[in-house]
Amino acid sequence: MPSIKLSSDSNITSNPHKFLDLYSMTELPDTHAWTPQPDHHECKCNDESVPIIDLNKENATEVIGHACRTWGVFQIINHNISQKLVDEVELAGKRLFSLPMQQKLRAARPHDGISGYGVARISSFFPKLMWSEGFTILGSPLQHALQLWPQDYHKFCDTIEKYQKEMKKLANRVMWLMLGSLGITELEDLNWGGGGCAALQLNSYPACPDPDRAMGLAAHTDSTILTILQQSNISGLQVTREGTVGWITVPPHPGALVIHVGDLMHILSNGLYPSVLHRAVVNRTGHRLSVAYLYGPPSSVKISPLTKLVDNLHPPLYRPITWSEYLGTKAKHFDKALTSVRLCAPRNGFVEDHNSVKVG
Ligand SMILES: C=C1C[C@]23C[C@@]1(O)CC[C@H]2[C@@]12CCC[C@@](C)(C(=O)O1)[C@H]2[C@@H]3C(=O)O
Ligand SMILES: O=C(O)CCC(=O)C(=O)O
Ligand SMILES: [Fe+2]
Repeated sequence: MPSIKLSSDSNITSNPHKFLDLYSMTELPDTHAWTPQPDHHECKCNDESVPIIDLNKENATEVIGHACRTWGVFQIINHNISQKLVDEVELAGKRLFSLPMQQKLRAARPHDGISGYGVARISSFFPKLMWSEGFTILGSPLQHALQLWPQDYHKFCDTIEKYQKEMKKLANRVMWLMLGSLGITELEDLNWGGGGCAALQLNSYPACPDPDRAMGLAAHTDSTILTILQQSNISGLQVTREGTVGWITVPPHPGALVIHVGDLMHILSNGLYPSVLHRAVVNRTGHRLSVAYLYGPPSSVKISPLTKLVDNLHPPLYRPITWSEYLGTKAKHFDKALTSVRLCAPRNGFVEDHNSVKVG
């Protein structure tokens, strides 16, 4: 699998205080206490819900196009991923996160690396730490599995490899449905050779003694073309929507997978499909797990607004950029990353991208 390179993040192994064992905490430590927001859990004032789209329906392309324009997020059913595989991956994640901290730290993400065990890498942009731990897998899971289970690594590897293979097919299918809804149907419009590149992110959110003052994963957009997210049957994912105040919960729907429009699709579509701002909140009683398949282009392919979407009236809004370069930009500018690759101000006169993250 092609690799993604990223500029360094903070040296996590030299910051042992970041590796509190959240599972044993009976009180929220000050390091993890966020200022409570009135809208912390969700906006009770609207009854809109994220669309659930049946991929077997004939109108799937149009419905996906509408969801991408108006939500940036939707759930899919009839996606051909077996529930058995989804359950197996969830179990593999639970097995991993329930290991003793010392064992997980054997696979700690190095300070200049992307893959391995660690705190949310966006932590450095926030004054408080998040109530979660993560594990990122790029390509083969073998090296990490050997670090975690020297004798018994096969089971984890088999499950993860099977899941990566199935997710790659699904991500490619959903991407082409999105592109189809923009009128892009030919391969020459997207010259990717052997297909995309991906990272698999396992997220664990232990039950929290003070969930109203804690944050599972702070508001962000994904730097991807699209993300496929499976969430355990405990709710926690929230999204924002243009024209709506506050956060909207994406309730776990049996058998459904969540799709996020990412920043690179935002660029490809010349802003027609804006990436979705989302976050994860935690709860007092349940341990929540989510698995994100972060799908993007091969690392050396430059992404720019699709030529069919650009003309004199619709000039390209973003400069060409590879996924690796964009991840570097995101690591530096975080919520200002899209704005930083923007060529000209939007026609409505606002300079900021609509999804600029409100930090805090
Ligand atoms: C390919 C990637 C996208 C990601 C950074 C990474 O290098 C690997 C993990 C990804 C993730 C998952 C949780 C949220 C996120 C913002 C983060 O901090 O790590 C995303 C990154 C991203 O989409 O920018
Ligand atoms: O846990 C969730 O629901 C969200 C995870 C997420 O946003 C991510 O991994 O990028
Ligand atoms: Fe995300």
